[in-house]
Amino acid sequence: MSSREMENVSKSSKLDFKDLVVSTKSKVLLKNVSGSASSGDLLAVMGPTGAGKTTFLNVLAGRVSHDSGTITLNGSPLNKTHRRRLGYVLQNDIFLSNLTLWETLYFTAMIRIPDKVPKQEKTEKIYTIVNSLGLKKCLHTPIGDIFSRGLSGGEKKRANIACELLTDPDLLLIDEPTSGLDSSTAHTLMVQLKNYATEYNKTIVATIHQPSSQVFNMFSTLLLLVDGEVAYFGLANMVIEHFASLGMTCSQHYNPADFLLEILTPDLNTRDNEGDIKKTHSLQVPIGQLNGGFVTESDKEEGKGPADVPLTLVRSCSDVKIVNDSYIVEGETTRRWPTSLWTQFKMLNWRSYKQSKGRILHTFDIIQAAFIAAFSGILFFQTENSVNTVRDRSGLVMTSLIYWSFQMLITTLLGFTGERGVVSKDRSAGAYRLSAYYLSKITSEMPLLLSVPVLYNTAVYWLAGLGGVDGYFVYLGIGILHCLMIQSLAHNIAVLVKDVRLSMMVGNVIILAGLMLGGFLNINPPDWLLWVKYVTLVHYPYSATMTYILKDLPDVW
Ligand SMILES: Nc1ncnc2c1ncn2[C@@H]1O[C@H](COP(=O)(O)OP(=O)(O)OP(=O)(O)O)[C@@H](O)[C@H]1O
Repeated sequence: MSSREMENVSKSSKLDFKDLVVSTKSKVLLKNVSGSASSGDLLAVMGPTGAGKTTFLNVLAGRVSHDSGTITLNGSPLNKTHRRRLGYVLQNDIFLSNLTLWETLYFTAMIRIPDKVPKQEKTEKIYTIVNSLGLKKCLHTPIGDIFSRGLSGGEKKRANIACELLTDPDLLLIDEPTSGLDSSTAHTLMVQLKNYATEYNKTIVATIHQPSSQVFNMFSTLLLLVDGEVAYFGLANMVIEHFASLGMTCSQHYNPADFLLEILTPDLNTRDNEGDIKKTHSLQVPIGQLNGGFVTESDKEEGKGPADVPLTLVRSCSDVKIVNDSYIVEGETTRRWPTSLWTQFKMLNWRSYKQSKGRILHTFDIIQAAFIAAFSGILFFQTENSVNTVRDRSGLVMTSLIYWSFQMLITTLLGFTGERGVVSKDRSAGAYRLSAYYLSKITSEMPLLLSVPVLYNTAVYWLAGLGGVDGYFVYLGIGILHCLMIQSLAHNIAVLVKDVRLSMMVGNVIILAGLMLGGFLNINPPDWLLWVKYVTLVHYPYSATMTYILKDLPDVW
């Protein structure tokens, strides 16, 4: 990442975390984790699986609250304003699957880089980052998901990093940047991240599983966690020496990362007296007593060991020349959102339309609607307008209402579920207001959601000969209102019920109960349930449509 214009050199800063404790009801996830990272550093967090690495990053990012301990930036507690200058690349790559990589980056740039930055500068920034992360060849590839192929795992990981780099964060947290990458790509990526940290004076904290020796040698500082406890914190290039001083020697030419993980990974073959698996390590020293490391070269020369030196890094920040204070200027840091409500609404509308188009106007759904419309047309073709056909026409209207009730419910619920993770990620990054998202969701999806029902109702109305032109508009209008009611019911269910299967179940029960108690399938419900029909979503559309269709048959009434 050598392009001068790509990032701005950040002000020097020092992040300290001291005695962090995180626990759940049943388990302590982090136990007195302490350390620090200065701008320009690449702090690697290593440890066996389940050691608490992700929990630690979540705490720094403010996504998980800590029971005790402090996190400070240049001595003052890390607050929301500081966290706005923080980028967090999650372990899972959460994206909207139908957007291309370019569209994803474009959206991020437009919504997370302040409005005052010209559009051209934002797009140039995208190209610079894409080039430096080797993503140029897949710029117009859809992100994809388990149903439709798109970016590879490694490309998604780099896309995730690219999105965060766009915002030019001072502190970048990355969970497993190299997972899913081949060793050469992993090495290149780590070189890029290291250069980014040193050239632009950024602080990078990355959890990493099994780095190669070359990658390991790039780390400035190392935090080793085991079962939530610090096994080592200090300069990465002194960890081997430190463990050697404790009697654990790494052979020459052996990957230091492998050596560390081997001695720190619990030996699951050990069983206690009852025969249950016991968690033990092949360490000769309890984890708590391993804590700390040599901090600087001079400490080492002075013969200071882990117990003698405070857990601070002595990298001098004052020698870093500050070009400018990145995109954030005085006053900007206190603003809640990087962009205006209008920009948020416009961009969310754009993204939602792109994501939802393929899902809502799916070929199968169109074929299904065409088939049902054709079948209804054949069955009820030019039904005579007489008392004898009232039941037929009532059946046709009811079939349409039932069909669109379930269709709208499923389409809306699935749309919400697919986006929940992305919205939660965006909102954690402080990207936009929830109101902007909700408004844009409704306005972008409405034309898509209504287009097929409009065509369906048009075909059915004229094929079945339900009336004239005025009746057609009434029929269509009621159909549209019914779809909108179901859409808002689905929105409410989706907000209240996170589990998609449960939300479908709740929606199905509400609609079916509405059909049974709507006052036309069962006309003699128990007295105490008579009121329910007035709150069902099908009672009014059905009654209104039938009233209009049968208005010329006074005998019916
Ligand atoms: N909400 C929770 N309730 C109970 N236990 C939890 C919770 N969240 C995490 N854990 C447990 O805390 C431990 C640390 O989890 P964490 O995800 O931080 O580990 P990790 O070091 O990042 O693991 P990996 O390398 O496999 O990603 C794990 O044993 C996990 O099962």
